[in-house]
Amino acid sequence: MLYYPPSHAMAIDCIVKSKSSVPEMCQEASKSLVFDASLLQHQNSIPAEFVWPDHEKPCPNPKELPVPLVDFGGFLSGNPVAAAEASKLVGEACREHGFFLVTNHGVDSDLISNAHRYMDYFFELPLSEKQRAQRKLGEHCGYASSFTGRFSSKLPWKETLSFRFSAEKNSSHIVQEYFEKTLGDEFLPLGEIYQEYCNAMSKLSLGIMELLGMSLGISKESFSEFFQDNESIMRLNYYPPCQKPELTLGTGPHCDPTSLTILHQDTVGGLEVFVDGEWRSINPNVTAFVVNIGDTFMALSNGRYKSCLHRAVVNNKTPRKSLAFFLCPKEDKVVSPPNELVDSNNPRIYPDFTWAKLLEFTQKHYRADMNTLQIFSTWLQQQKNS
Ligand SMILES: C=C1C[C@]23C[C@H]1CC[C@H]2[C@]1(C)CCC[C@@](C)(C(=O)O)[C@H]1[C@@H]3C(=O)O
Ligand SMILES: O=C(O)CCC(=O)C(=O)O
Ligand SMILES: [Fe+2]
Repeated sequence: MLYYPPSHAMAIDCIVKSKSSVPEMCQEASKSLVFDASLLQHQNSIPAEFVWPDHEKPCPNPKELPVPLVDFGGFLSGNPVAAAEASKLVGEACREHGFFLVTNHGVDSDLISNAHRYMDYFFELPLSEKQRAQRKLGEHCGYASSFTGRFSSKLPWKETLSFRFSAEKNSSHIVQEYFEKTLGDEFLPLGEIYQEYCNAMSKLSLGIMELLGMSLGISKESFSEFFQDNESIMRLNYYPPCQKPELTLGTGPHCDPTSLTILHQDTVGGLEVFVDGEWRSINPNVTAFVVNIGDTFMALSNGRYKSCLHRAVVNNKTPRKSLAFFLCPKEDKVVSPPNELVDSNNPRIYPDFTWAKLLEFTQKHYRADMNTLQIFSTWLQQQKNS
């Protein structure tokens, strides 16, 4: 039985009372507010919906977090000593704060720079053009600008474009088809680049899953096979400059509900991780990917590794971009830890669930934060009991 401190009980109570939604996720959110950064960023005042509470506002000059640098080259070349060393580093990072950098990753640098270049092209289009890919309520794919119409307060100062990736052989063009179908033939070059980028991310994810398996003392195939046919989410984050960056957040504090995040940030900086009671910055390193585990992997590891709290701050000078590949299992796969990670000293912490159900929870019932998995576990139980 999971224990919930009173605050969680209240959140659960909200879910039960309002039959499915919690205060933050409300259908009656102000639809009139349109986030057109090209207009908003020149206004003197920031609409109240974008101003975060004092205890969540950005801190001036956060200290840098020295994140372990995992050299992936030796592992890729099949060197068992290098693989063991990389696995040890990954394990240490995941036991501490869940973030590490991966270098010598084998992903073509031209592919990465093209992926960034095409982000500039897309997000600099007129809002009406971008809204042709408008995310529908309850859907995780599409274009979203600060989630107006989805949340009623603490709106993130960002625009996003999210789309599906599938590692299944019969879905090898799913990304290209999305761009062509949603935005038109002239967007085929973007579709090709992001298809290639997601293929590379999927391959890198499976290698990292081998290192994670080794670091937990189970077979290196255990997790990589689980994600072989992954149905993942690719998200392009675009953070326009904000005239009052001390009042807003690009992405609020959260743990990723997904399994593994492979993030490439540009040279601007703004990613922060909450470690030992304070926000610490992860400084840009364009030759490396920033990797962190999410809630679904925390459940898969039976809580051995923690999904970590992080956020993104904005600035008043230049747009910031990040490409986030969210590794997710095939939607109907049951998320359940390997037997080796469950024993009398390590009883089960989370119930079995499917990623489809957790995704539905974050898209229709609950704004992902630092408590998502706990609240989801109770919501799931209540669904089963009703
Ligand atoms: C499954 C997902 C939901 C979010 C995108 C992916 C993984 C991260 C999640 C998110 C970024 C966590 C913070 C809140 C959120 C609403 C956001 O700011 O975008 C989350 C994404 C989402 O629900 O769209
Ligand atoms: O843009 C960033 O640096 C972080 C974004 C993030 O955490 C997310 O999209 O889940
Ligand atoms: Fe995140």
